Amino acid sequence: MRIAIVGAGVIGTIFAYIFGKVHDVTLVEVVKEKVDLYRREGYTIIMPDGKEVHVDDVNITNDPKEVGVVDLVQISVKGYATEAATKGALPMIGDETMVLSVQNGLVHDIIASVVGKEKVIAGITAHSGMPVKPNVIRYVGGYGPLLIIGKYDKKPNERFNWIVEELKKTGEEIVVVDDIEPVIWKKLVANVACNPVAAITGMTSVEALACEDTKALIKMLAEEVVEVARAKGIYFPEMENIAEFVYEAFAGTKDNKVSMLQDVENKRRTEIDTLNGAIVREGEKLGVDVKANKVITHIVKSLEFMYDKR
Ligand SMILES: NC(=O)C1=CN([C@@H]2O[C@H](COP(=O)(O)OP(=O)(O)OC[C@H]3O[C@@H](n4cnc5c(N)ncnc54)[C@H](OP(=O)(O)O)[C@@H]3O)[C@@H](O)[C@H]2O)C=CC1
Ligand SMILES: CC(C)(CO)C(=O)C(=O)O
Repeated sequence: MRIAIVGAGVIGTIFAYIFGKVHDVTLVEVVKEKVDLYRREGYTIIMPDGKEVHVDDVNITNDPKEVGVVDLVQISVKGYATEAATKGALPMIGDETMVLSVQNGLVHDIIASVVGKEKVIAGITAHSGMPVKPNVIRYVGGYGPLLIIGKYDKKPNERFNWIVEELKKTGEEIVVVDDIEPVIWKKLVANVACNPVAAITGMTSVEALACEDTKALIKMLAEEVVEVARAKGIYFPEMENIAEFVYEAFAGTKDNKVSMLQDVENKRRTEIDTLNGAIVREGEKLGVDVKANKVITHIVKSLEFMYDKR
């Protein structure tokens, strides 16, 4: 199967390595220096057991037209770049192409608005990693399947089934569900409740969960997500005791820094718009009180505003 992965970042590179064992994979990256670096030196993945795998001879380009139409495009950029990345990918998307995303946050409607809902394979990954150097990535590993996915329009067809079978040839655990929304929202609630709290306090989960005030803030954010989910008709059992669920999810990150804290510390734009910002937009549309998420969105955006001013 021919696959193009847009965004040669942490997840894009890890997935290129995994899919590339079986399939013909091309990375598409906007940053020209990164394309040159990957072409010149390849990339290294530090595997969960500490072994280093080096990949030379990387298929990577900044020109999607060079790639042509593929079977599967994976959008693997930060939430705020989703629309630009999907529009940029259009030369690789033909009648039969499907578009996969395991990005965090509410991004699948953005992708669907560009390519059509019937082409979108939405989902999450339980795998993660972090950058070490521009072409060295630490693959933290998986706390569950590589992919939990579903056809976003809930209408699986032969093409979708074929792509799933091809992906399974990697030997990775790939779970297919009929309705992907609850899966996305279950991960979303953890990211929305924990990431900005870590980002503004500088706390790891160990520190945050030792503080009753921080836990109260996490709970408020999570409860608003649940109200929005209910208003949208989305249900997953953990909604019944959401605070306990998000505390446990956060505890799972141990003393690692969540991505939004890493972003703020490195003065990088955060994913606040497709996480808490998206909850605010959805909540306001549906008449749900989302004040806590609105306040924390303003705080994180204020931090971003100050990046180049100090
Ligand atoms: N890292 C992780 O462990 C996990 C991440 N995720 C999610 O996956 C998504 C990607 O995260 P991650 O891999 O960490 O992010 P990274 O920032 O490491 O990678 C994104 C890459 O895409 C590039 N990019 C930006 N815009 C475009 C574009 N239009 N076309 C091509 N490339 C582009 C970026 O360049 P530049 O840096 O110049 O912007 C960067 O190299 C996020 O939604 C994240 O929340 C989900 C699970 C785990
Ligand atoms: C699951 C978790 C917390 C992993 O670090 C994450 O998604 C993030 O950091 O944004």
